[in-house]
Amino acid sequence: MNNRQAPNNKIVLATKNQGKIQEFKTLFSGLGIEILSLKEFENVPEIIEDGTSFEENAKKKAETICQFTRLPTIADDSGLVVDALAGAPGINSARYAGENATDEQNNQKLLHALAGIPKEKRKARFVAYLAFAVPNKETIGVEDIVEGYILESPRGQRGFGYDPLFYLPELGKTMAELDPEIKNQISHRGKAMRRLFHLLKGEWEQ
Ligand SMILES: O=c1nc[nH]c2c1ncn2[C@H]1C[C@H](O)[C@@H](COP(=O)(O)OP(=O)(O)OP(=O)(O)O)O1
Ligand SMILES: [Mg+2]
Repeated sequence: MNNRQAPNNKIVLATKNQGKIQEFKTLFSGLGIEILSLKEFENVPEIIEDGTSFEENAKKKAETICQFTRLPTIADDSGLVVDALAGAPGINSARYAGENATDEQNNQKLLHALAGIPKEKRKARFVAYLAFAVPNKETIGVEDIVEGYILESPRGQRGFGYDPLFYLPELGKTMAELDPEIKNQISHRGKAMRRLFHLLKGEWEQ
């Protein structure tokens, strides 16, 4: 049996973010793999996201939780990169308005930071780095992005995080106005997960 095969078809998702958990459950549905999030474990070690890149933080999350659970573990480190803000909030997206900031507070801070900046200069991208850690193996990772613009006020009720401010010109909608399946088709996270499936497919089929 290959080391990266999922024992008992369980994979741990190293996050407590309910929005991410929901999206990953949809991405894995029908594959016969059970996704366990950190909500299903007790005494989970605290992970300080002190890396200097999405990759470093994702690998730290995946490896810490893999050591703790001894199960194959996926971690997602993601965020919003805004050109007019020199790449901010970037890897600090979750903590943009403070350590325990709500999505609402982060969105407000983003709107203030971009006040007065015209539409064509509000270009941004979501980035997701997914790290996959297995006991005694080198961690692998993939990254993907989706490009859009930051609106001047929120639109839509779905999704999470910065979704209500993130406008997709091709669709004429914000991320928060998309059906969850459509978001997974076009999102940074959905695209990165399909890359990871592709990478692992060969190994799981051996
Ligand atoms: O599809 C998305 N739609 C909207 N916003 C998003 C998305 N993807 C990431 N984001 C934002 C939310 C959060 O402000 C930050 C992720 O921060 P990040 O540290 O990776 O996640 P987190 O702290 O919420 O959960 P955890 O670290 O336990 O996985 O980027
Ligand atoms: Mg985080």
